[in-house]
Amino acid sequence: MRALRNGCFGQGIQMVSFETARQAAVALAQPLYQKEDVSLAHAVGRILADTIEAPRALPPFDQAAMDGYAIRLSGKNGVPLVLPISGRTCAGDKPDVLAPGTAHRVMTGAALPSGADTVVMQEHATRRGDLLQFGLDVEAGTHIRRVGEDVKQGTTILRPGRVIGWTEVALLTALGIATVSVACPLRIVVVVTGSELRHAGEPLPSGAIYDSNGPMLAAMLEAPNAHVSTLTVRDDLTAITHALESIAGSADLVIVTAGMSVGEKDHVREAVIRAGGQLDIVKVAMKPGKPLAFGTLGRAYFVGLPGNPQAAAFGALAFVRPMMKALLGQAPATRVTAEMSFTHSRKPDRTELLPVRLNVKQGRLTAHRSGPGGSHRMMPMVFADAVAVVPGASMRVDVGTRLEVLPFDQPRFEVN
Ligand SMILES: Nc1nc2c(c(=O)[nH]1)N[C@H]1C(S)=C(S)[C@@H](COP(=O)(O)OP(=O)(O)OC[C@H]3O[C@@H](n4cnc5c(N)ncnc54)[C@H](O)[C@@H]3O)O[C@H]1N2
Ligand code: MOO
Repeated sequence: MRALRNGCFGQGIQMVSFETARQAAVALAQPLYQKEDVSLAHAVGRILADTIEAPRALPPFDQAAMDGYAIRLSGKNGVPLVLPISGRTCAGDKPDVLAPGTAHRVMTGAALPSGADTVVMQEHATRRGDLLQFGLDVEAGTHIRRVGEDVKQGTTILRPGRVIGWTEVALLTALGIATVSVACPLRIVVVVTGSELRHAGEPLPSGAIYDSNGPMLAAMLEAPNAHVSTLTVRDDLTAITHALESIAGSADLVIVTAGMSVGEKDHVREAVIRAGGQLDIVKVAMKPGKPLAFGTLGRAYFVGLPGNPQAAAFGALAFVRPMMKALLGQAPATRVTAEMSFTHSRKPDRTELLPVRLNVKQGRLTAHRSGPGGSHRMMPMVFADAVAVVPGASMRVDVGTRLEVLPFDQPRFEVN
């Protein structure tokens, strides 16, 4: 897509569809492929950078799966057995040998004595001194965990892009892996613009408001794979330009909030160009969030989010989140759909993003409208946990209409 340069922001600037803009944003964001080694203890939530092959098998040796007695049953099927007890192996003991014609005491996790082919649970045998008696129903080959039946040595167990959670920690440590190579965290800088803004806790002059977009975006985007820092700048072209120049070299992703529209104090797009950046898209057919722009700023990627809180939040969910995944080398998130539980009439227009509350009703993921419209409102977001994407061409939403939803927190399982 052709990048826009200085002087392209006047009337009639091309507005692209929400879908086109989403695809362009993900296509723009190329994986950074920067990796570092971390100990597994610090790897939770990080993204695997390399393929991992099993350095050993799991289980690592044939094991008893029950507390009981290891015996050799082959050749003696159906015959009640009375055997002398000849030895004992506990979990952690060196593997032993089954003396022919005997039963060998084993504990769960113990190496199966060589020569044994069956473990009998102790509840299914009667011990009389050093003799053991079994019933007729002892089944050959039971209660043994075979070497490699869970993981074969040398097989690929995890691939790049996988997020390390507790299941991965369990698997990797079981294989003796203590250090993994993971994607370096993204360096995100949120530049909050607006001369009206004060920080929470400061006195508030009349006409001023507290900055909520900066803390909101930091809270939304900060993660094991993304470190967010925030910078506040007044509505001044030179100040914004200098701020962008100063961070361009040390950030992977620069996000600016407010100053994106056409007012006299909206300088961000001009500042990006002055700071040596390029804008691929400067207007998206979406509501809220029309004056959303993205492109590059030196080696960093740039996203400009409109100032209204819902526009900033939903723009981040729809554009920044997928771009972050792409930069980290992850596959796009599975698209989630839900059934709407409300009606909403509209004339075909921009794609509309509606805050919704999700729940599972009679086994189906259902979305309830949260609050009245208005991209300045906070309360609809607080009572929501996703936004529903109403396509630009739709006339209306009916009860039962299935739409894509962008969950505030992405589930690990599929909910299509
Ligand atoms: N003539 C037109 N006016 C506007 C248009 C338009 O197309 N033509 N678009 C409207 C839309 S849609 C939006 S969204 C806003 C976007 O405006 P900006 O990105 O330029 O942002 P501002 O005007 O600076 O601020 C908008 C609104 O948000 C408040 N704000 C800003 N920053 C923060 C923050 N960090 N925390 C909380 N609230 C913030 C700001 O005070 C304003 O109330 O433009 C419309 N106008
Ligand atoms: O993008 Mo604006 O948020 O419609 O107000």
